[in-house]
Amino acid sequence: MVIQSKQQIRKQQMLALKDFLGNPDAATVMDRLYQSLFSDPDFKQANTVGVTLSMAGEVSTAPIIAAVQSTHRQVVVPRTLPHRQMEFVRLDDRTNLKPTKFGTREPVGGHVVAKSAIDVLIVPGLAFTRDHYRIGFGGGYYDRFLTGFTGCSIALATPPQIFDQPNWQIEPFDQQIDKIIF
Ligand SMILES: Nc1nc2c(c(=O)[nH]1)N(C=O)[C@@H](CNc1ccc(C(=O)N[C@@H](CCC(=O)O)C(=O)O)cc1)CN2
Ligand SMILES: Nc1ncnc2c1ncn2[C@@H]1O[C@H](COP(=O)(O)OP(=O)(O)OP(=O)(O)O)[C@@H](O)[C@H]1O
Repeated sequence: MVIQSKQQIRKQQMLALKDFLGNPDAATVMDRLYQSLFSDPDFKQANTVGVTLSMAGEVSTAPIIAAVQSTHRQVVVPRTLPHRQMEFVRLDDRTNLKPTKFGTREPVGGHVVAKSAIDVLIVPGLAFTRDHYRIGFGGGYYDRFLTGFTGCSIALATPPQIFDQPNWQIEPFDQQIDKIIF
């Protein structure tokens, strides 16, 4: 197996994901992934779900947010902090969102929800392995946040995002995801 740098994999995966999401057949695959998430027992039981506000080129989180809100449960979204830390803020119709230089949208102000109060965290990423490793955008935000997180972490992986095994070097700080839906 040829080992690649995480940076090489990120570059390659951003293109592969963009290509996949641009394909008209992607909607069918995405529907199956969302339905599989919606029937997951941990997801169904969760009172508070942490999820990103997706941007172009990412798996859309809009259906997930809609599903949680329509069942009168709480959605919390990330805000990045200095030193690559992150906190989660309640998302409702009064949440003030502002674009970041990274291309995401983040809440301004609002009610911060403790890590211990998040039941399910939907984790974004570019590559996932069958043994639950992941590569994200490289900020290390999720690796840090998942340290000490006791809820259930779940990732949705489209076909180009799944790797049989890591072809990159796993590092001591890399956190595994509890469930990968693919
Ligand atoms: N939609 C979405 N929101 C998300 C994430 C995500 O993957 N998707 N994140 C997943 O982790 C967090 C933000 N992740 C980030 C990862 C890397 C950098 C980063 O490299 N920033 C550069 C500057 C980039 C620029 O100037 O354009 C830097 O800080 O040096 C920033 C945020 C939280 N919100
Ligand atoms: N728990 C941690 N403590 C200290 N540094 C960390 C920790 N987790 C990650 N890092 C640092 O963050 C950097 C990015 O980590 P990595 O390449 O694994 O990011 P990623 O998993 O792709 O990103 P993300 O988690 O934001 O999606 C690494 O170079 C590492 O030094």
